[in-house]
Amino acid sequence: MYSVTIQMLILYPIKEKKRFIFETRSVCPSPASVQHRSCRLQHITHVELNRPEKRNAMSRAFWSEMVDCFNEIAVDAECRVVIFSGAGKLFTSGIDLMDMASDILQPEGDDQARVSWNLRRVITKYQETFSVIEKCPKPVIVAVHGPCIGGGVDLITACDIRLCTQDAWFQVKEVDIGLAADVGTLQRLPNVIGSRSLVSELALTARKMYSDEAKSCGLVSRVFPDKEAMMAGALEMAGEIAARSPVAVQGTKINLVYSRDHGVTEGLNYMATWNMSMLQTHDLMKSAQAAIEKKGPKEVIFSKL
Ligand SMILES: CCC/C=C/C=C/C(=O)SCCNC(=O)CCNC(=O)[C@H](O)C(C)(C)COP(=O)(O)OP(=O)(O)OC[C@H]1O[C@@H](n2cnc3c(N)ncnc32)[C@H](O)[C@@H]1OP(=O)(O)O
Repeated sequence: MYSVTIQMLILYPIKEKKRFIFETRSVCPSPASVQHRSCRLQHITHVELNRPEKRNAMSRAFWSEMVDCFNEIAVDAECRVVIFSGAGKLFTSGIDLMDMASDILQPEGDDQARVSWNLRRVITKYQETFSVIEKCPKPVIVAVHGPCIGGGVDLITACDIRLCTQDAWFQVKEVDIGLAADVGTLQRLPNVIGSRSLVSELALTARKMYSDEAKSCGLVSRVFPDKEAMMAGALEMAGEIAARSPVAVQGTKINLVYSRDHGVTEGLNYMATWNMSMLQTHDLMKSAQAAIEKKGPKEVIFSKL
């Protein structure tokens, strides 16, 4: 059983009705914790947490497989957008509490300095598991159903677009297990929801935040009645993104992430340097021509990137 899978989606239009068939492949040796599936026609890749029997708890394998998975997606010219979701009853229960005991509570080293150094290496490695999502130039839409606990919040705050179901809830649970969240939540959540007071409240009390509040504070942009509706909504949104110029889409993600971490002047400077190359793409002329001819982006064919 893979615990993360990557899939490329194959879209067959069957009489008016769209039917989606997924081709599954794994980037990691079995057992893997992430699997992805992709669609050559649609350029949509689906990454799924695939350890439902353990509520998609983030096992030791997960922390490295995510890095392999997103590094592969980053250079896959067929992929233009990613949908990330969880298999089974809920999105994720966070770090695997069993694995944590051996990895974090018993770090190796002959003295305190070496123990600390090794622990620092483990924390940095864990941080990279979610930073790869942000470093990947393809936009990532995350679709959350049910609980999203601890490491799950670290994960979703590194994604570009967050959707959830009505029954979703979010919990920055780290203080409950005796640690300050150290793999992204404290750094990214304040940028996502704006209110530092609310971030502090959530991180210091570990209270659950339900979908209605998640929507009103901006953690998610859309709430769907159930998982089926959410996945359909995510696919539709992904289709809209994938239909547009990959030069424009990837440049937009990269510059949004850069500007979040820099001032307006630096951001504009970076943008000018970026676009002095990217404005020379054929995609610009093709898109402009299509707009003049009143054609939609889906009628334009862009080359791979
Ligand atoms: C450097 C470190 C950086 C990372 C830090 C991250 C920190 C965190 O993520 S803190 C959060 C830790 N997670 C939790 O405290 C959640 C624990 N789980 C639950 O509260 C419940 O399982 C949950 C509400 C998610 C679901 O409840 P449900 O009744 O649906 O399922 P269960 O019967 O409880 O569980 C089914 C089997 O899954 C195993 N399991 C669930 N969560 C975890 C987990 N986090 N780690 C390991 N295993 C987990 C559970 O033991 C059951 O297994 P089995 O008994 O073998 O069937």
